[in-house]
Amino acid sequence: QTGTCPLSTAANNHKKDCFSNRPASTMAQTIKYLGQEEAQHIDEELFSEYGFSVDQLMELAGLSCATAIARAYPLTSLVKARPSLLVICGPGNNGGDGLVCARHLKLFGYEPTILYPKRPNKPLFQGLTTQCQKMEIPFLTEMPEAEVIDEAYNLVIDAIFGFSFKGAVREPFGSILDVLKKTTAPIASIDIPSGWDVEQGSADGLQPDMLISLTAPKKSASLFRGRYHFLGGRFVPPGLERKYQLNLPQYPGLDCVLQL
Ligand SMILES: NC(=O)C1=CN([C@@H]2O[C@H](COP(=O)(O)OP(=O)(O)OC[C@H]3O[C@@H](n4cnc5c(N)ncnc54)[C@H](O)[C@@H]3O)[C@@H](O)[C@H]2O)[C@@H](O)CC1
Ligand SMILES: [K+]
Repeated sequence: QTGTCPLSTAANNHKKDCFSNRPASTMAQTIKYLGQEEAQHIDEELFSEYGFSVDQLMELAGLSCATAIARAYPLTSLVKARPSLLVICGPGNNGGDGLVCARHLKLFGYEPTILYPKRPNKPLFQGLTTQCQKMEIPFLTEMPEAEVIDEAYNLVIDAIFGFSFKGAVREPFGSILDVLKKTTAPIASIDIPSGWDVEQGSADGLQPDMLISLTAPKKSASLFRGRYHFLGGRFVPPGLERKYQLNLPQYPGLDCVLQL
């Protein structure tokens, strides 16, 4: 054993646990990393068996993302004169999380700008878009060049694809990801670094500085090499956690996020 941590022979991320008041039995468990199908099953069950609605969980997921981002990149730490952020939203629920996250970040004092090139024709996404517009968040009509992003934004929030991404990236998102690979501005990815295979990752893909895993990390998160890995989505009922043996760590106090 090393240091003062009685559990340091277990996974090294348990070191932090030694400073919490959790019972040793829960500290020894390792959080589960989900496969793609498993993540989709959990998602479906939350709606069918557990009675949640999509907009409910999306609000909690997006709020978790905004909270984690504000923890990792506090307003006082930003390098640009303005607290500018670029939020890129994809065509599914990961994009919806991005819209919610942008709205909360605006309320937290940041200045988000949104790129939302493929908008589903559904009331949920139309509502989220209207809410952002009414929050006076600007929308871009096209993806800026990499140099422009580096000049203008402190951080890029990647809400393009989540756990339903499959196959080769289709346009316009292929070109958008190519630009993101050239940027030096840090990237915070929601749930999965976009373009990564949900289980296998991507050797030549995005290398985000931050990953916010929602509900539980997906298998590819074990390949994440950035500085900040947070867990968000503090809404999992105990029966669902038991069924899938998620072994979720205990969120500290009243927080909706946890740094892994
Ligand atoms: N179960 C959960 O814990 C929750 C999940 N949420 C979010 O929902 C996400 C999953 O959402 P969805 O199932 O809608 O899926 P995604 O948002 O992962 O992506 C689906 C969309 O991407 C498109 N797409 C897939 N592969 C593509 C490719 N190769 N090229 C171009 N387009 C492609 C699909 O046509 C579809 O429009 C999660 O990752 C998470 O961010 C949250 O909103 C709520 C809670
Ligand atoms: K993403």
